[in-house]
Amino acid sequence: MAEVIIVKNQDEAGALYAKSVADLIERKPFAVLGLATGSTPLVAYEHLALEVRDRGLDVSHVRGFALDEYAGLPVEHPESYRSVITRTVVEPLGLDPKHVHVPNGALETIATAGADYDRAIEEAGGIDVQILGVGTDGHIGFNEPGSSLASGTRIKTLTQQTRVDNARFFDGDMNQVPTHCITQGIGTIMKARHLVLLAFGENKADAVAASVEGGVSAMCPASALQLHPHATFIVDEAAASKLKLADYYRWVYENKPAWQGI
Ligand SMILES: N[C@@H]1[C@@H](O)[C@H](O)[C@@H](COP(=O)(O)O)O[C@@H]1O
Repeated sequence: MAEVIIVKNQDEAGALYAKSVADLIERKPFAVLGLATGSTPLVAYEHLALEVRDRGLDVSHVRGFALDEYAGLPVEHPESYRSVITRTVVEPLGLDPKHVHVPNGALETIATAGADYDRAIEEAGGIDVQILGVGTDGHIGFNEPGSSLASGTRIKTLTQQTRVDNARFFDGDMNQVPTHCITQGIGTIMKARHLVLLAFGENKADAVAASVEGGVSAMCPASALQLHPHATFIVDEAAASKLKLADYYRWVYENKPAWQGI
């Protein structure tokens, strides 16, 4: 069973992630972080930046790999995931930009960019901790429902729903949202040694319930986390509202030995 931690608010979630990652960097200066975009992880990066500052951590050797990128969107575009990761992770944490990778969405090379990316992750020693958000339809990265649970990084077509959801970053106009993307596959994500999925708010409640307590199915990509040996869901009360075993998860967490971490 994946671990489910039900928190009071987003700050508590961000602090749990930040402590875990800061501890990792302390014992492993060459840590490899899996990074995600979306609004959900922002609070986690903010808390991590504070931990890094307060503990005086040296992050000059930390490597990062983002989950995904839009296809055909110039990297200089403010909403390219390269730009978003630079703004929300690289700069606030003070990471070395040359150690932080984002899949290459350039159309000319996209056919081979996925395999190159998976190789780069392997050469870096694999991802230590991958942060994840979840789409309202259960997607992780940009692996939409129906994606192979064994997939590697590759080009994918975005669903209309995801384009509607993401139109808010493109002047509210879904026609400006690219139709395609390159995303780490579910198989790639599953190779990370620790997966931390964050979800906040009522509109994530169905996706969280399906991911944690539904059957493992390509129709809900995040349900693949049930097969991972170290997956942690950190959710607020609203996102947890449809979990049948919520009281049990609370009981387990309250009785967890303090030294265990997440
Ligand atoms: N590719 C990203 C996902 O990685 C993210 O999890 C999802 C949810 O975004 P948010 O966290 O803003 O709800 O949005 C996008 O589709």
